[in-house]
This record gives sequence, structure tokens and C-alpha cells, in this order.
Amino acid sequence: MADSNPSPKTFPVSWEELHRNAKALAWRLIEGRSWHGIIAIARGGLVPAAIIARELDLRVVDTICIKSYSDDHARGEIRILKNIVNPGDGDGWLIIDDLVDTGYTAKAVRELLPKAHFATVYAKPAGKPMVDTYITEVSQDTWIYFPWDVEPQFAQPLAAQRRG
Ligand SMILES: O=P(O)(O)OC[C@H]1O[C@H](OP(=O)(O)OP(=O)(O)O)[C@H](O)[C@@H]1O
Ligand SMILES: O=c1[nH]c(=O)c2nc[nH]c2[nH]1
Ligand SMILES: [Mg+2]
Repeated sequence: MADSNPSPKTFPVSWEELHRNAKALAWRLIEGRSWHGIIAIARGGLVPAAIIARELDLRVVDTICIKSYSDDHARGEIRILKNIVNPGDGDGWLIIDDLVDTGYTAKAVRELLPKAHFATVYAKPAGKPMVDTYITEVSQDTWIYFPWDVEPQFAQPLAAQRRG
């Protein structure tokens, strides 16, 4: 079943901002323990996972491929398109995603890997309890636009927008 997501606010994220926040996440994750490797939740987790793997000097990077949103931002059923080969309980592994929104994706992955550490760059309030570490919180009614989803284009001046 698809949920429509009106998300009246938007939050565009630049490449620089994403890099800075992913590196901030790496700082948090390097404190106090070492990791076997990273499990990126594709596709959104791939870029943050690459940045974090570089910072933490982790060479083992696997993926769980999950789709839950359509291109019009409507949430559908969670579909696991590819799992990891030898998951165990996830102990000592880092799961990286770009964001947690409702928390449904994180919940599904946690059921597969209950002892892994789940980290995201961005978090919305409903999904926050599902992650162990995140960097930046945005409100639930905000849609985050990642740099790979957007391209520069002309924007109307505010006054023109007001005139309609
Ligand atoms: O907390 P939730 O409400 O489950 O939403 C968060 C998930 O939604 C997005 O992935 P999406 O399924 O859109 O696929 P993508 O990573 O390929 O963009 C995002 O990358 C997270 O994985
Ligand atoms: O690009 C995205 N931005 C979001 O805010 C979001 N929430 C779920 N899935 C998402 N994808
Ligand atoms: Mg995703």
C-alpha cells in the first residue's frame, strides 16, 4: 500500500554538505570501537558508506538493496531486492543509510541484523528510535533532496513567486 507524502518543506543538500555530515558521522563511529565492515543500504546509503569506509579505513563493504519509495515520494511496501550473503546477527558490522524517515526500512534491516550498529546521516523524528547514531535531524514534514537527485536550474525571485 502506498502512503502519499505531501512534505510541504524541502531541504536540499549539496555535495559539500553531505560530505561534511558523512565525515561527522565517521568521527562519531570511530570513537571507542572497531568494525568488521560496512553494509550499505542501497541506493541511498552508497555514497555515505563510501565516505565512511574511506575515513574508517574499512575495505569490506557489502550491500542490502531495498526499495520502499517510488519516484513521486510515496512510500510502498518494503522490497528487499538483494540481501547479504552471510549475515550472522550483524555483531561488529556498521549499517549505513542516507536517512531514516518513518523507520520502516531500518526496522526491516534490524530484523535481519539485530546486533549491527545502524547509522544514518539524516534522521526524521519518527525514525530516530530505529537508529543508533545520526548527525542531522530534520522535521517529519520535510523532504530531503540529495545531491544525486537534483540539478541546478533557474529559480524565480521571491517577489515574483509572491505575485504568483
Ligand atoms: O525510514 P523510511 O521511511 O523507510 O525511509 C528511508 C529510506 O527511504 C529511502 O530509500 P528508498 O527506498 O527511497 O530507495 P533508494 O535508497 O534507492 O532511494 C532512503 O534512502 C532510506 O533507505
Ligand atoms: O530523497 C529522499 N528524501 C527523503 O526525505 C526521504 N524520505 C524517505 N525517502 C526519502 N528519500
Ligand atoms: Mg534507501
